[in-house]
Amino acid sequence: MYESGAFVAAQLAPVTDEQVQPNGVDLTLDAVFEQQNAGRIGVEGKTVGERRELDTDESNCYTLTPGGYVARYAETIRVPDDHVGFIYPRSSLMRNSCMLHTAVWDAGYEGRGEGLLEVHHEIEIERGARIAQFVLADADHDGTYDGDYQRENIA
Ligand SMILES: O=c1ccn([C@H]2C[C@H](O)[C@@H](COP(=O)(O)OP(=O)(O)OP(=O)(O)O)O2)c(=O)[nH]1
Repeated sequence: MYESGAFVAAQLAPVTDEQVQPNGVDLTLDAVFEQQNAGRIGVEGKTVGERRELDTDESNCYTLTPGGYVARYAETIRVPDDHVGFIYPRSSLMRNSCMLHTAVWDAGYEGRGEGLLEVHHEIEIERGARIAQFVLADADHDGTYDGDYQRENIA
């Protein structure tokens, strides 16, 4: 069962009332990156390719041409025990021919995560705009997250 937006809001910060939705919480855009060289997914181990952070224009806006980008969310999330998290795109993003993809957000993970932003038609996105919705579902789990991305992007 998915938790309510109020429950999800209690697991992340900063959050405003405007972000809290009936079934989840909208996440905002902190930064956009373009990958520069190949990463590697091995049988053992992995590397993430180098990336370049894109600049905004004078009105704090990214203008993104079609392609794949990595978006970093502004909110720090902690996935509580007995839960698993997923991201959905904000529907207005999808209606503008763009998509945000999710991997599994494990119980015990804490950090400011990232997602693949797929742009199929040029779009302008302001830094700080709501782009995604984070949801939490009840879940059994074996242990808690202890991987390389634990506490990523936390100052
Ligand atoms: O769309 C997503 C999904 C997950 N995460 C965060 C939360 C999750 O708990 C963590 C690690 O994800 P995963 O376990 O899939 O990473 P991995 O590639 O298996 O690496 P590692 O084994 O080092 O964790 O990344 C994101 O930032 N974005």
